[in-house]
Amino acid sequence: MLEVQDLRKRFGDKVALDGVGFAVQPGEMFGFVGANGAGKTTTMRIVMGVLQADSGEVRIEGRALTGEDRRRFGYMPEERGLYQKMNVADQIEYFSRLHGMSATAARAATAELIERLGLTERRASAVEALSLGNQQRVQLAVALVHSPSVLVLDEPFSGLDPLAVDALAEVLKDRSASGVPVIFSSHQLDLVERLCDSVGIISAGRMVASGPVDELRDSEGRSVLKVVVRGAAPGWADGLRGQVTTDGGRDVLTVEDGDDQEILRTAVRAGTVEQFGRQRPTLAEIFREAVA
Ligand SMILES: Nc1ncnc2c1ncn2[C@@H]1O[C@H](COP(=O)(O)OP(=O)(O)OP(=O)(O)O)[C@@H](O)[C@H]1O
Repeated sequence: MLEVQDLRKRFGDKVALDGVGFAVQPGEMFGFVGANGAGKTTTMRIVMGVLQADSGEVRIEGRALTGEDRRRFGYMPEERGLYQKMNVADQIEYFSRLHGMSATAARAATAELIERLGLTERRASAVEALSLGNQQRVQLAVALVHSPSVLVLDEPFSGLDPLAVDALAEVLKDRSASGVPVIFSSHQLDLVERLCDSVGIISAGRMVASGPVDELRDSEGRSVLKVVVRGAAPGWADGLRGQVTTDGGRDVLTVEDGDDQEILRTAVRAGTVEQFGRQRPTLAEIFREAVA
């Protein structure tokens, strides 16, 4: 398990991190979300040892992280760094050799990632000749090629087209299923909701919510009742404490609390009920509430 404990960091007067903590289990995919400037990159840099925390600790398997541990991590930094003139295959292979892989293993791992990340046709191109999205794929291959023990990825999905997003999501799911803790930051909350087991929401350097995505979405008082009614007379829902909007000639009533069965009876009397059920909030809704 990778544990981030009570990290604090200032830059001059600016408090960037004010007690950030979370844990990522082996085999767990952890989505790190927060507004611009919230502290995600700073946290990940501290995890990777690129920055020193003022206080707090990063632990693995119950002990403080060492440089040796970090060398086995895979990291995609915010400031991307590739050799512009080197071709794609040579580049990925070069980084895998830096991580101590044999030439044969490096070649095999490079070939696999080139194929999985959709770079086959560009394998002989220099990085500088690639589109930004393809450069990003190479950067990801470099972070993944040495079969890291932990993955720390700063906005790995930004700038990727939907096919590349799917390809990367599959690779990350495979790595996580093989027992690797995966942390990635993203502003694409639908993607985080779909992919991650757990999330941490950071706001102004503090964790404002964290835990399994399902638990956050299921927690009490968070679901809303949604009723879609066709052909109801205006004002039919006036006695219910909810909001009515119209969508394609139907009334859509959302109610946060109330007697579900009573609401259903009222809706049935008013018109044709096309939909009735409780809806869990999306991660995007939880995020907005948490950082408000
Ligand atoms: N080297 C630095 N010197 C001064 N301030 C810094 C430095 N690095 C980060 N900060 C400040 O610390 C805060 C957290 O920044 P950080 O880059 O960690 O946010 P983030 O959540 O990654 O944002 P984004 O989503 O925009 O990438 C910001 O206010 C930022 O301006």
